[in-house]
Amino acid sequence: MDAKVDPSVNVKTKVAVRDLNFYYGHFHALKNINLDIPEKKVTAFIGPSGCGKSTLLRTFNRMFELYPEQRAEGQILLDGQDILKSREDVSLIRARVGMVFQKPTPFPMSIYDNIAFGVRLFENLPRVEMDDRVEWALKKAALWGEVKDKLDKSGAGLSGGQQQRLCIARGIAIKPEVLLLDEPCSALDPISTGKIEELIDELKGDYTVVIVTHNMQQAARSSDYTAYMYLGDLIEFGDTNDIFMRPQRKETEDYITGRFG
Ligand SMILES: Nc1ncnc2c1ncn2[C@@H]1O[C@H](COP(=O)(O)OP(=O)(O)OP(=O)(O)O)[C@@H](O)[C@H]1O
Repeated sequence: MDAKVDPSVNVKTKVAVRDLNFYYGHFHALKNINLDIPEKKVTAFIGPSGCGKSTLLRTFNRMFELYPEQRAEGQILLDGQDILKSREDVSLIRARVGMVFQKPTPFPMSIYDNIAFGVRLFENLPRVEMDDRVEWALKKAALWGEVKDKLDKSGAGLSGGQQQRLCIARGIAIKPEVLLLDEPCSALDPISTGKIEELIDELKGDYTVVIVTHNMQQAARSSDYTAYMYLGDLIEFGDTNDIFMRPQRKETEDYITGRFG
């Protein structure tokens, strides 16, 4: 279905998905998706397990290309440029479209280097500026206070919630324009989840955030826009309040009121 941003509302589209189909071998996992992701807002993808939320998210930075049997057809326009057809080095696309995974995945190195490693791939900063960047990213990710005295210690020594905030800091340190979060809180306790949700709220002034979540309260709390998916189809997309309070489609209403299945 078509789910384009209402042009009467003053929001700019950051990522425009056009007639997107996605295949795992012969399996048709995304069916003709059309969707406009608004700039500097939080968009949530919700829907039952297996509906294609993560698949859709992973097309936004061509993560699927690591697997030869996976194939995307259609267009994904980042500021109007089709990233599926782009000849640009994929690592440059991933610098513009960063991703944080479900399970915290700190690199086996110090807290400092976890942040600096990605920055060094794209920028050649003098030490003082790199120190500033590391501090900036850790502050943005609400982790600085907890780690500032142990930046040389291993990232693996942090708690799960701290590790996930470290991964978010790593993601924002390279200053991407879009940040993709694939169920970033699923491995976290409620306190860490609360911190990540505060962080998402804080990030949206600067970044376009897209979050996949199983947790409908989280989608309702954290997002400005919500897309409901089912079996590879985009069923409904709109303002989060409308999706939760006044869904247009019966399937959406059944899902959000818990009548699904
Ligand atoms: N590597 C793969 N090979 C084959 N099929 C896959 C692969 N990954 C996902 N799929 C299938 O594609 C469909 C969409 O999966 P996807 O992981 O995108 O769903 P999801 O909505 O993110 O699910 P969940 O909420 O459980 O994470 C499912 O039917 C899934 O079984």
